Amino acid sequence: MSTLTLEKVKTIKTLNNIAESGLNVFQDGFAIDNDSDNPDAILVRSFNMHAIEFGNDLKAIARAGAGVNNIPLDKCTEQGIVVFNTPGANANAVKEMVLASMLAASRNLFDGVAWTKTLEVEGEQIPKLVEAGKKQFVGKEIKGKTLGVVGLGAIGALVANSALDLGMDVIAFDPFISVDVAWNLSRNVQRAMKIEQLFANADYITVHVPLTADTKAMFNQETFGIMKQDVYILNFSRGELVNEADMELALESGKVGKYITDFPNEAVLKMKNTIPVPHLGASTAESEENCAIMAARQVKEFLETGNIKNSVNFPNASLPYVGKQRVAAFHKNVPNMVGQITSAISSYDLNIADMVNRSRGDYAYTMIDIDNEVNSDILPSLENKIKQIAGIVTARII
Ligand SMILES: NC(=O)c1ccc[n+]([C@@H]2O[C@H](COP(=O)([O-])OP(=O)(O)OC[C@H]3O[C@@H](n4cnc5c(N)ncnc54)[C@H](O)[C@@H]3O)[C@@H](O)[C@H]2O)c1
Ligand SMILES: O=C(O)CC[C@@H](O)C(=O)O
Repeated sequence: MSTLTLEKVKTIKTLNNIAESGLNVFQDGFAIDNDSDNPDAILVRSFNMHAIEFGNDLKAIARAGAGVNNIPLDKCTEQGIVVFNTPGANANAVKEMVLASMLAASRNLFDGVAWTKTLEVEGEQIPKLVEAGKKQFVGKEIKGKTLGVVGLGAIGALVANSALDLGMDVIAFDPFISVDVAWNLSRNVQRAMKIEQLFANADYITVHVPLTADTKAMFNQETFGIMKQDVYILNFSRGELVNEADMELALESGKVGKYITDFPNEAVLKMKNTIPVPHLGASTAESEENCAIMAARQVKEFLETGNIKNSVNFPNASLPYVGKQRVAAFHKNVPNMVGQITSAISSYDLNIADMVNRSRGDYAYTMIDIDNEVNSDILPSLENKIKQIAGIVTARII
């Protein structure tokens, strides 16, 4: 059982390289300790956390990035651990990588450069060989071609708008598009009502969806069958979105002309016509800073005030923090939880100044600000009393 954390230095552990500017968010009252086996919060990028045991003090995990498939979300929710990500913070980096790869693949740039570097002649021989050999690498222009964008979130929407600027036609599919994205999307992006419509019409397809049970292997023999011959597929989302055995056959037959992927593995490296990129989509100084700072600020605010912004497993909830005592409780989303928490507070003759209660699926989060000056002697006993309520997952007094 955790104890009151008000006076305790809060420990932050990182499982991947996190930009210094993000770590600098943690100043007084925080310590970065990568050897800790019981931190208050973890900052992570792609490290696979599925086999990790969590310590009792762990309250938050922040993914400095978008995809959270490396984090056991259900286990975190059951243990009252908030998981954050950093929506949009690396979207521009990925957009630029998608455009760069699409252009480079279309112009056979990687093969051409690799071939040039193999030339072992000297002096005037080099330009001669270059002029004679360049016909092997004749490419095609993207202008006037159709790009299919699967997933119009932070990245997909940027890619769609930029592809229009490059003279492409764009068709996109996203059954869950957000209002914010819709406001920022060019009206010239055609909406596919079914993904099959996109697959049937695109010369290039780029995918920007999370890896979930629904999206796993969405590129497979059946969907390749709908696509145009020689389609180029760009995957900067997750390797598992593609059935690799089917991709190998599609590349062999020429149905897929090129597969550009940020997720190389042994199978991918054995396939023909792949462009394996070493997971560089978000690897820019700017993106790493954006993600680290956003992740760190979200964790810091949550540990200090209980406010939750950009969680992927708990509801977002905020109350202006005025420095008085705050009860923050995760609990089952069942009747009378708020009533029981407020009864526990009033049993100590304490008055309530403000409160918020938000639910998400089977769980909910309640923050209650206490109006009185509270004698610190009673805080452990109040915290324990709240923790005893059936349905409470975790509770803190901040
Ligand atoms: N290569 C990299 O370095 C890198 C960097 C950032 C993100 N990513 C990957 O890209 C993914 C997308 O990132 P984002 O920032 O755009 O996320 P996002 O959450 O902003 O957008 C995802 C979009 O996918 C849509 N979607 C979900 N299921 C769908 C489906 N079945 N069909 C069509 N659309 C669907 C959602 O409605 C949402 O609009 C991440 O989940 C992550 O896996 C990779
Ligand atoms: O941290 C990275 O470099 C990759 C991040 C990316 O895969 C993401 O999902 O945001």
